[in-house]
Amino acid sequence: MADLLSDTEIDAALTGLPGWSREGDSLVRTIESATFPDAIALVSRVAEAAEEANHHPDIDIRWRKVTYTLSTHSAGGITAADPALARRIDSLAGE
Ligand SMILES: C[C@H](O)[C@H](O)[C@H]1CNC2=NC(N)=NC(=O)C2=N1
Repeated sequence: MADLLSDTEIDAALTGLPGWSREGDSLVRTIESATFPDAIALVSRVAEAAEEANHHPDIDIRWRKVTYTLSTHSAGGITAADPALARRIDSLAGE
């Protein structure tokens, strides 16, 4: 099982993830796209990356705003896989 990150490690990871915040045992970011199809296209790119990483976000889609919630379910919290996927999502979002 993957090792949980410490609070210090999570805070350090978040310094490089300006759009993300910690909510309990998850990292969370809401990304607003120009149009609904643009939002869904990003979700699709994230789905491919998640499948490739075998690490999958919870995704809440509300018109142009999509909230990605990252946590490692098998570990019961935040592991290195979570900030890694967050960075990947930021890249796919064009940042
Ligand atoms: C069997 C498969 O490898 C596991 O269920 C993977 C799939 N994707 C996952 N995604 C997330 N976010 N957490 C997990 O623990 C996880 N486990």
